[in-house]
Amino acid sequence: MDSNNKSSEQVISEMVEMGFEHSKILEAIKVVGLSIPSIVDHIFNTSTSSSGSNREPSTTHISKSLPSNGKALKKRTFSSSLQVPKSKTINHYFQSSSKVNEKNKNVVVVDVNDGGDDDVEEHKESLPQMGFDLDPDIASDWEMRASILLQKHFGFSSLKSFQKEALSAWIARRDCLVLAATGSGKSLCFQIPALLTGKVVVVISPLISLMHDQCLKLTKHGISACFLGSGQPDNTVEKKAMRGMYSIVYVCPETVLRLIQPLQKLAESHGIALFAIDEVHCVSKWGHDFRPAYSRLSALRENFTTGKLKSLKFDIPVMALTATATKRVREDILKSLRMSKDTSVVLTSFFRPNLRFMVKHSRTSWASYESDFHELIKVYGGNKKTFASDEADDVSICSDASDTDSVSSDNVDDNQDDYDDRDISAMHSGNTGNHKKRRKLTVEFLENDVDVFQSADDLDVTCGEFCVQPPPKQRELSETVDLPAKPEKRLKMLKEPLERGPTIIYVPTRKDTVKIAKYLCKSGVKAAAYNAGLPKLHLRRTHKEFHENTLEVVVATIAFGMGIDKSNVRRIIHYGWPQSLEAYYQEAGRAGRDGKLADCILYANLARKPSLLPSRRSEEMTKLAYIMLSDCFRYGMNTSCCRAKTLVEYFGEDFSHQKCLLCDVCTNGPPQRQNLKEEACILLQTIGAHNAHIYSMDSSYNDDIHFNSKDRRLGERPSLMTLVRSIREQFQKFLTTDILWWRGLSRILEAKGYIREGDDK
Ligand SMILES: Nc1ncnc2c1ncn2[C@@H]1O[C@H](COP(=O)(O)OP(=O)(O)OP(=O)(O)O)[C@@H](O)[C@H]1O
Ligand SMILES: [Mg+2]
Repeated sequence: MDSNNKSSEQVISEMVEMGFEHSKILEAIKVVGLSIPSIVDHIFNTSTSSSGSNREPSTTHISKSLPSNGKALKKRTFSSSLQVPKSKTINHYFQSSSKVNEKNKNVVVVDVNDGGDDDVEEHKESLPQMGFDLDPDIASDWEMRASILLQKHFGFSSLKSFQKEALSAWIARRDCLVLAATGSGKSLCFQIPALLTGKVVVVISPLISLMHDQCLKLTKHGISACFLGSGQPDNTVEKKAMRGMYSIVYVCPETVLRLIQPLQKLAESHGIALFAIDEVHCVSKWGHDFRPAYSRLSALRENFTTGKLKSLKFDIPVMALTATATKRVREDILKSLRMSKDTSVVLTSFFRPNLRFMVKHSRTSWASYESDFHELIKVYGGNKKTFASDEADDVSICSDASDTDSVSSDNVDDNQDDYDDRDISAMHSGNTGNHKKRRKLTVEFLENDVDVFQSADDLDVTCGEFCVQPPPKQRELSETVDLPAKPEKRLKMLKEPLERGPTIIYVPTRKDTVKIAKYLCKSGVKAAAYNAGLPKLHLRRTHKEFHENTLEVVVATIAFGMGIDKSNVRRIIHYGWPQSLEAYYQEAGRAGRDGKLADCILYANLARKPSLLPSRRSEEMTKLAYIMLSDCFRYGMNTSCCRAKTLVEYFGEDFSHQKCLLCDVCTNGPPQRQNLKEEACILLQTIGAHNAHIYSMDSSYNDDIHFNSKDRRLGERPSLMTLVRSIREQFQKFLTTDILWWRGLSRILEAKGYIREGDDK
């Protein structure tokens, strides 16, 4: 044992993490024992001739990196016990240690914070060429090294197979597209390369809150990370990052485009191991969170090649990752990012075998809360009592009525159910004094009322600091998420009651978050509202209580979203139509990350077509948004096909399990078959007759129940209501039939390809 009482294994693993070669560490230990500084010294002194791959530059290189006048760099002295800070990479070591002086046991630590750009140049000249040049030793035994690092930093025993595949592609210096289910562990695919090489990994991520979360988590795991961009309060961080002082640098797409040149310098001086583009579906207009800046990220592929940077030996690989990409989105990603021709596509099943999907019809209004939330209230042992909406005043938006961040219920107008076709009252936290005043519905106003994220610093409250990490042994349980659950296992799962654990209720508008949270609180459930319009203090507190399991239910807009990685969420309820199946599946995917049974319930008004939430969209984007919305509607209306199958097939996967056995369709069975040939023929004939004088051979219609035949303009398609009226007039036996019934039939005919709804809806 050395003076720090470290075992040889600990010393080896620390030094492997710093980037030293395993064989050289062993060799040095034999000569100088277990003192890390002595080992470092020994390695340096015995490898001064290193020139090729040069992962361990000699001391000469280090001293040369110091400016001769010493002005730009400050020097500090530390005691020997601090010589090699825990979990620093070799490059940190180079940067922070100018000299290891065994004699007086002091280390000179160089503070590079206040150096100018010149320092970077100097650094570049002095350090050996360090493009993405993987030591042949690392390439050969990277799996063993990765396992050591995985165990050390994250407490996991092994990499999942898709993680190995993605890392193999990176080792082979190939671009890689990783498509893996929510919560499967995509982050490790880009975190391990930083640990293995000691070079920087640049991660492009869409939201500041997400970046912040990930940095906090990594710091807890002993990995240095930072995020850059408008949300970064410390203006020295960017310079430090461009000098390679952080292993992992998170950056939003807008910022990375601004930093191309400094990053090129970094690539040539310190080395960049990988560009990772997380949530890469944002590249595509067909994705659910399209961000224009993402589509300009091809700049990464173009500017970090051997052609552009002469000192690189290989193009810096790009790894793109997402949990929700249809075939079309995947094609868009490869094309738009100009990923190389031999890009590896790592595709795991999108199927989450422990998620139980259900759809329930509900008006999703105040009147339906009692029946819809009855079960939930029972689960949390609340005291259900009925009360009129106007009794609901003065309830905090948080479970704790003494919450100082609370928003008065005066902000809420309980009588307004359908925000989309009426005026709604002002209910933002800043509008408490104005609650009686009604505002006319305008897109601008509603934009403020729903949460949409279109830039990095939207929704910028983070949760990373509250994520409690269970001890390693328990953490291995989460690997079960990766296992293809056998049918018997799923059936057994079904017999067991759902464990008690937190619930997230997703609602479309900010107003709904407060209304429902209030209702649940009044019913004795520990619930809180969460939307981007609420005070930051309240949002922080909600994250904290949610992660500490003191809150039972969070009622949220999409603001409570990406980055939520809590293992025991038992229920994700969508109360109102989501805007796309991509968004739905991603949000639902926050349930059951521990591999145990979890419910994903969609409550939606099946009698009414969903509306698009307001947002600034081009005409083209509006069309795409309608198509995605109608896919959601179809998912909700479906009663004959397993829900998990519908979802994974939507993402282009062949569902190999036939059915999930858990969802409402699998458990209730498809509805009884009926012969509706006569009704189908009548509907087709009626559509044909109405369209005959407008479009020959056209079989399209508009499913818009508000569309009155009297208002119909020449050349417009008939509405479903017009068609049904016409059928009722012609056929006595259909006089009392319901519009809903005909809508159901029209959906079936549409699914079979006989008719189609107007292109613009
Ligand atoms: N090899 C592994 N063994 C066990 N657990 C793992 C492994 N890799 C990752 N995990 C755990 O899986 C969980 C989810 O990881 P991560 O956040 O990377 O998921 P993700 O795929 O990025 O999800 P999302 O699509 O929601 O962003 C984390 O708690 C992580 O620690
Ligand atoms: Mg992720």
